[in-house]
Amino acid sequence: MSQEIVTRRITAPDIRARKGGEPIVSLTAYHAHTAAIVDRYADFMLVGDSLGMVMHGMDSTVGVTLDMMMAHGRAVVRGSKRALVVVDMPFGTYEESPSEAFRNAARIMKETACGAVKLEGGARMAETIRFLTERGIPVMAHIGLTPQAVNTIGGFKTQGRDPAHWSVIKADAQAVADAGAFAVVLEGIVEPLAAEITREVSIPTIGIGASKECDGQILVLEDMLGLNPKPPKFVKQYGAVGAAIEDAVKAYADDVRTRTFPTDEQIYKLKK
Ligand SMILES: Nc1nc(=O)c2c([nH]1)NC[C@@H]1CN(c3ccc(C(=O)N[C@@H](CCC(=O)O)C(=O)O)cc3)CN21
Ligand SMILES: CC(C)C(=O)C(=O)O
Ligand SMILES: [Mg+2]
Repeated sequence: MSQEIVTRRITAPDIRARKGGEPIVSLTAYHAHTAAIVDRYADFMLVGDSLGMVMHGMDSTVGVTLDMMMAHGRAVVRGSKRALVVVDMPFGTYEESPSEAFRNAARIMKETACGAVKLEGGARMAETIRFLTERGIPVMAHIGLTPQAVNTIGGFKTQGRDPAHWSVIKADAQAVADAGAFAVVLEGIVEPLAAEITREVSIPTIGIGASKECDGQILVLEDMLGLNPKPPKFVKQYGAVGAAIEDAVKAYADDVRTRTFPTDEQIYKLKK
């Protein structure tokens, strides 16, 4: 009898069950080959709408479309087998009504085969989070610095620097947890606030620029790899991939110009 090792995908309930346990590891992934690497180490991968800025050169995430998210979502699902894949709902596809949010989230799930969606907003999105989760769509919430609101906030600004604003952000965290979100991203908030929220809510908090007090961490892959020439302050550099690409491209250009590439090893020969 042959023994087959079945690797089952990590699910949204698996992530939820990690509250208060071993830290949850996550990174963004936007394409198949990088997803295959991240898949071996991360608990979940986010196909984030930051892909509009990272992959497509946009100034913000506001212009990202559902088709862009689904194209990259399919690539990441195809390139991975173990980690949960979460796809960001882009600006304008979920805010108007719970039913419109459901229609677009269902399209994302059906057309990418991802395991969950993420949307930005706290108390104001609670009704929508409940509507989706009650109908079979796991939702990750995202509060604090919500980049899709860049035009009303007036920039990518750290939240909760003034403790007078903490109660609103705490209420957002409580509201998304009560509504059924399986986890919540805390972005760009001060450490003591992240610590209090993590202590108070029943679901895992995933921090980005929100200190080590969270139940897990996420970073944009290209930022931590050293591909982004101007990364936010909360990014730690784990690689120098930008410099590695530059060295390789320069060496190739030199080889072509000096006719050093291709050599006999890289060419096709006539049949004998
Ligand atoms: N490549 C990339 N990485 C990200 O983390 C990311 C994106 N893109 N796009 C969507 C949002 C936007 N994000 C950002 C972008 C810039 C700052 C930033 O420059 N922050 C200032 C702090 C501002 C303050 O102190 O209030 C910094 O100096 O880090 C923060 C978050 C996070 N997300
Ligand atoms: C920064 C993470 C949390 C995100 O939402 C994104 O990459 O779009
Ligand atoms: Mg996002």
